[in-house]
Amino acid sequence: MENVFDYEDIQLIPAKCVVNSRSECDTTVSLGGHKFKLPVVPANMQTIIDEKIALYLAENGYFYIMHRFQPEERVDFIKNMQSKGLIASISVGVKKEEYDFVEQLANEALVPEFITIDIAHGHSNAVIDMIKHIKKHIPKSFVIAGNVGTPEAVRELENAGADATKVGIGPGKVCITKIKTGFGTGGWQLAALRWCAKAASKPIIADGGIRTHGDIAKSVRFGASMVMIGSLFAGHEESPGVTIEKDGKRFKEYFGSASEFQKGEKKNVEGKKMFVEHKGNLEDTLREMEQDLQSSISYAGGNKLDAIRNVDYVVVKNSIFNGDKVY
Ligand SMILES: NC(=O)C1=CN([C@@H]2O[C@H](COP(=O)(O)OP(=O)(O)OC[C@H]3O[C@@H](n4cnc5c(N)ncnc54)[C@H](OP(=O)(O)O)[C@@H]3O)[C@@H](O)[C@H]2O)C=CC1
Ligand SMILES: Nc1nc2c(ncn2[C@@H]2O[C@H](COP(=O)(O)O)[C@@H](O)[C@H]2O)c(=O)[nH]1
Repeated sequence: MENVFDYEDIQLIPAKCVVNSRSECDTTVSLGGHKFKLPVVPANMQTIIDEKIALYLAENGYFYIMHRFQPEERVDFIKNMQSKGLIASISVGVKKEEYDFVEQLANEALVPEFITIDIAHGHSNAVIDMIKHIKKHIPKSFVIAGNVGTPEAVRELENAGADATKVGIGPGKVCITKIKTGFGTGGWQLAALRWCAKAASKPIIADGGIRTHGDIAKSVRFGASMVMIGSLFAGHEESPGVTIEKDGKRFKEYFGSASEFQKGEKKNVEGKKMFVEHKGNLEDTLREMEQDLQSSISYAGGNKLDAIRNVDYVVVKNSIFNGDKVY
């Protein structure tokens, strides 16, 4: 694999501005026949999203994916969201009981608009079989399958029936897969995204490694239809999880879905826990993300998100921050 790079190695090159105000720039995106305010989705992790946040996001026009770590609550969750006229977007795993769950949904005529298969190593028969199972029993649900890190995997999951694939193995902030296994897209996630996007015939969701709002624009440039983000959404007032105070500052926990804290046991641990500084309200972060992305679109010389997809770029190899810390 040549020309490997990551988010901090790239700068997008500005094109002539065609708007008089950044507020004219439209950040909306379509996925699965639905339109969303931003090409951004908070990670389907237990310290990032809960029912309350899912409701807030859906009511306000943002895409969301509910996590799968309270499996017994999913049926009520779907019913509750759909009774309010909102989309139901859930996650599933690949174990035997998840096959039964999909059949239960079909038997009760419950059709979540989005189902995400949330597995560490998505290029597997386990995921291919689950895609086929969902498509057999609930063909109208839009299936997002992952996670993967190669074009071969994207093609295989698409061929199995996935409507979108999620790219990113190991670039996450609380991920230790790269350290514990030696594998993944950590350190070259953006190049992996480009590699996968070139092979894709359906939408790609970039997952993990986003550290600044500019990384969202870079993901779009390199082929993402949607960007999944954990750490930037962790630590909000609304975020699930424990809050602690240290030296007069408030911090909130953010832990990996494959961490000991999530699993309740020390087996196949590939995630860790950290505390992130309290960030205030989610609404403010979402607004800032939208404004920053509007600015990105203006620098791309357009007034719609697609303008970013064609801009030129340079590889600057780790130099864009000049030692500065952005967040
Ligand atoms: N995006 C990323 O880089 C990563 C994300 N995660 C997140 O952690 C959570 C747990 O993931 P996961 O462990 O897959 O889910 P599960 O614990 O639900 O495991 C799913 C099934 O896949 C098997 N499995 C897991 N990893 C592998 C592997 N490398 N090779 C073969 N079989 C495997 C498991 O068996 P067994 O446990 O017996 O092997 C189990 O039967 C998910 O939310 C996932 O998104 C985890 C790691 C990396
Ligand atoms: N290797 C692991 N990856 C994990 C784990 N839990 C979640 N994740 C992935 O990270 C992203 C979020 O990344 P961020 O850089 O935005 O914080 C998330 O969507 C998952 O794909 C884990 O325990 N191990």
